[in-house]
Amino acid sequence: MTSTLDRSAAAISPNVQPMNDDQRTIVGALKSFLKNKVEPGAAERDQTGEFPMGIVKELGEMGIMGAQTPEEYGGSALDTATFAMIIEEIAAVDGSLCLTVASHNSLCQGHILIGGTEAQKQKFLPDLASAKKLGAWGLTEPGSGSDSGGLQTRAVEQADGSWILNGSKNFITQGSVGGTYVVLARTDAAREGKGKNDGISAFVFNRDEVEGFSIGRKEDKLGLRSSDTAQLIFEDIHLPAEALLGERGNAFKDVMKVLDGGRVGIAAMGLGLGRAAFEFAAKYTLGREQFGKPIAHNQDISFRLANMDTKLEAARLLIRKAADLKDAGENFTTPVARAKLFATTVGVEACDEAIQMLGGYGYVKEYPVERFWRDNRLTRIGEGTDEVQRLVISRDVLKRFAD
Ligand SMILES: CC(C)(COP(=O)(O)OP(=O)(O)OC[C@H]1O[C@@H](n2cnc3c(N)ncnc32)[C@H](O)[C@@H]1OP(=O)(O)O)[C@@H](O)C(=O)NCCC(=O)NCCSC(=O)C1=CCCCC1
Repeated sequence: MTSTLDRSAAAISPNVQPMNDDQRTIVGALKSFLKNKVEPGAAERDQTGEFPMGIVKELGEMGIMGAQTPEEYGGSALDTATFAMIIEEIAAVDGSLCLTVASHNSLCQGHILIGGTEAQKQKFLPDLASAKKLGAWGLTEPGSGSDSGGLQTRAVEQADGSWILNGSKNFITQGSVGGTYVVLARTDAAREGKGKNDGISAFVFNRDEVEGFSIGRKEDKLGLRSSDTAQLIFEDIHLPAEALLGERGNAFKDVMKVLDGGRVGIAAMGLGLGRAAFEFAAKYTLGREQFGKPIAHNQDISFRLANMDTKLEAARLLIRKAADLKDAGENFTTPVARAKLFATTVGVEACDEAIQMLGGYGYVKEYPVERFWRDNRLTRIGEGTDEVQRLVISRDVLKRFAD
């Protein structure tokens, strides 16, 4: 790892999961940064919606914005388990920042790493890994969410091999603050017998190198309010032949691989926000006295805490399994679907339980648990809803038992 991440910083208390020395140092340094630079403004940014560009640039200097990108392209080349630990820690402090980091790493850079030529990797990755440019990934459209193969954005090839891109994208993270965009578009009709997901291609370009690109509505969200979510509009954008990312007409499979990788991050985000709520509730209930004793000493509360603790730990292990399979080059589609479904379910549940334990204090903005709940609610929707994860898992289950 060649980044400037401060490995000399004293390791902070170990996480629940076993960490090697490198992980302890990386997570320890990150935790100090989060405590000193991120936590103090997180609640205010939730109110103002201000995008923390300065913090993101500092994370770039620390090697966090190119966490899994190979060193030859300026990244930190961390394994996926370490990436998940990083995401969990950021989520536990600031969900909005976490989504920015997770999507910038896994989606835009993830797709370039999966489908890119050597020239594309050299052109785009160093600026993304250093956070000189932020990455956005355009798949979702007004009419195509879970059914991602139903997209309508079109790219038409010109006589000289260049492309003209038209259409729009919805709910794009880093949509308005992005510098580099990966966009999915239909380039060809689906071939006979191949299904509607055939004929889709990916393109990568820098915003400052094209004309006809504009930002539509910026979304006013329930949570994750200081992450940037916007609509993208493409009007006759002229892209060079070299903008084609991966094989023409065959991008759907790369999209699925990108999403598999991204789901590790969103699972870890759900876990991190749930952990933050759990830790806050545990401390609060030990300090809050009603009927003459700390409420944590009521069995109902302590057993709820025990359930939260157990479920969060189980989520962490599912994430670890998916991460290790990914790094071993094994198929991890079902394991990561399980991890995302479970971690985000129990993460949101932990936030809800924390609100209940804090009572009225859980419902007001003076305390952070309502923000954790609002921020975490997205993890059950983004990068594949609960229902999409169940679809993926159930198809695998039925296939296993039908064979
Ligand atoms: C699971 C799904 C619903 C499946 O679809 P269908 O049934 O149409 O496709 P199907 O018949 O399953 O497959 C087609 C080909 O594709 C191969 N393949 C599938 N998975 C994979 C895989 N994992 N790896 C490699 N190949 C795969 C499959 O084998 C088939 O190939 P073949 O034609 O037989 O040669 C898929 O569409 C999906 O997942 N949607 C969720 C999108 C979704 O998650 N957005 C989220 C956008 S981003 C977002 O929401 C964000 C939110 C917050 C912040 C950041 C971003």
